[in-house]
Amino acid sequence: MIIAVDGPAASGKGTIAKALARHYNLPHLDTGLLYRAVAATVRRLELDPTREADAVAACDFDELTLADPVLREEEIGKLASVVSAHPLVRAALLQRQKRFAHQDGGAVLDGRDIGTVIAPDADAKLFIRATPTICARRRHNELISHGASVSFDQVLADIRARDTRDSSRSTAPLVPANDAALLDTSFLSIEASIEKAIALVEARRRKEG
Ligand SMILES: Nc1ncnc2c1ncn2[C@@H]1O[C@H](COP(=O)(O)OP(=O)(O)O)[C@@H](O)[C@H]1O
Ligand SMILES: Nc1ccn([C@@H]2O[C@H](COP(=O)(O)OP(=O)(O)O)[C@@H](O)[C@H]2O)c(=O)n1
Repeated sequence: MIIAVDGPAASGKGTIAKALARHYNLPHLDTGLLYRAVAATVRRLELDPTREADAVAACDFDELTLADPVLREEEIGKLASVVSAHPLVRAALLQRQKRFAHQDGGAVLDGRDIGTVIAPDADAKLFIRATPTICARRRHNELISHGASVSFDQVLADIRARDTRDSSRSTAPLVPANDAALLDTSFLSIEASIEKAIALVEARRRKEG
């Protein structure tokens, strides 16, 4: 079974995708980490994220980068959103994600274009959302708990700018697939949102079967 989980920044898609992977005993890929690794490599090599050729060169990143705590920085999230808008960057990371999604036994992937581009054939597609203020509050708490000093207003502005850029790019924009089930987690606890996500996947499976 392939499960696609998409949604804007800090909506809770990673939390839900990890929980679904545990529940169904499937491997999980956080595809945002790939774009964050490109961004971190661009920054380390002092390349220009707005130049497509520079960003493509950074797609050949060292695998160890994927475990680097710098990937969590909001600055890296912002840079990831800049590099991810280049069509050739998306093309360079495409096969890796498609292979992961279509491995024997299935997988859970979360990102922006899983249900639309990486696995349009997914058995279940969820589009997670929450209000920008709630997403920003969650991300702010997360950043503070990891020792960052950043204001709530800055996080909210960053998230809004990133979601706007991700939704308006021409290649693989952040948009729900036509057949995605929408899950608004604004007023749901983590536990409740996971329960709801499992129920939505089960409903899709029953419909397919
Ligand atoms: N329903 C929820 N209620 C409260 N906090 C949540 C909820 N879902 C996720 N979180 C928290 O919000 C932060 C962002 O969640 P995450 O799953 O990483 O979002 P995303 O993958 O969409 O960026 C994390 O600290 C997570 O623990
Ligand atoms: N499948 C994906 C995943 C991430 N991304 C890009 O990578 C950035 C960081 O993604 P992420 O999932 O790590 O971000 P958060 O939602 O965790 O804040 C996003 O803002 C997108 O620009 C993408 O374009 N396509």
